[in-house]
Amino acid sequence: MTDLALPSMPAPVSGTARLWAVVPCAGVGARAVRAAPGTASTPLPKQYQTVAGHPLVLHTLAALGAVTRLAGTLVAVASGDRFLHAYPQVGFFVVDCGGPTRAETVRASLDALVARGAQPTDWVLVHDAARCLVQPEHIDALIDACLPDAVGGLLAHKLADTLKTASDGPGGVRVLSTLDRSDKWLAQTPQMFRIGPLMSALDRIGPAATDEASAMEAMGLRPRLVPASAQNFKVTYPDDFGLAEAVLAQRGHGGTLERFGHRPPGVSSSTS
Ligand SMILES: Nc1ccn([C@@H]2O[C@H](COP(=O)(O)OP(=O)(O)OP(=O)(O)O)[C@@H](O)[C@H]2O)c(=O)n1
Ligand SMILES: C[C@](O)(CO)[C@H](O)COP(=O)(O)O
Repeated sequence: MTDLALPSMPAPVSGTARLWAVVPCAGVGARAVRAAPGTASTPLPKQYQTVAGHPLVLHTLAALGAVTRLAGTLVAVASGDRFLHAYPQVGFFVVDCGGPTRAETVRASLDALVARGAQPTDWVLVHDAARCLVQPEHIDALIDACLPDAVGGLLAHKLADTLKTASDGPGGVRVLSTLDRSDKWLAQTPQMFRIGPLMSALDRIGPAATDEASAMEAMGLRPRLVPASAQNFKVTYPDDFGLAEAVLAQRGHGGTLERFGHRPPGVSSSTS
């Protein structure tokens, strides 16, 4: 396991829980590939594809970097992945502790944080590398809501569409039923919990858990939902890159990323 740009970890203020971010960045992005039938392409994982002139994950890290209450951000990449080593000057550290599933990547990241001085009573905000449109003000809202909370919580978006169950058969995919959507939310990230309880919850639920909240729920706890925005979607399918690009363009994004020393091709260092 190698570290990149490991900063000196800030010492805890006596009696004060610190806040850390963990960014699972070890997926392959299989659903993001629009491969022609019969082709065997091995494209760059989605988190490293260029969106609005920069690798997607750098937009994610810029948003986290704007949250001043975070003591540090650990980016968990796959074994041998050196992509982020091209950005040694930035304010995060990279550990190649990626596992076969997202839950395993997150669990290993928590061990890596603790090995570097984080306390089980500290908070961790787990945020998908692939959610590059998260906004610092939503992360701050999550922190404000969770700090006084006994359990923790997550950003989420109330379902806007009518929700169907379906099954696939000889006549194609057909509706089985329409569900009551009044109590349905889409889970997003960051998801913020205390490190120690989250470790225990992930150990209990196992590697198939798709988010941290479900692990806490399996412990009988009820994480808090903090409303965010539909814009905080996870880049998952091929069309999502264009959507992300459009949102970033509308926000006039790019300037925040100048501090990573990274510019779109053809843009000189004197321009922003
Ligand atoms: N073994 C894994 C799988 C996923 N992730 C990360 O978890 C986040 C959310 O997962 P998802 O969108 O499902 O990413 P992928 O697993 O890469 O996508 P796919 O399922 O389409 O292959 C991503 O930032 C991804 O890099 C990870 O760190 N380790
Ligand atoms: C954590 C998550 O982004 C919340 O919506 C989601 O569960 C990740 O799921 P995936 O199956 O790894 O895409």
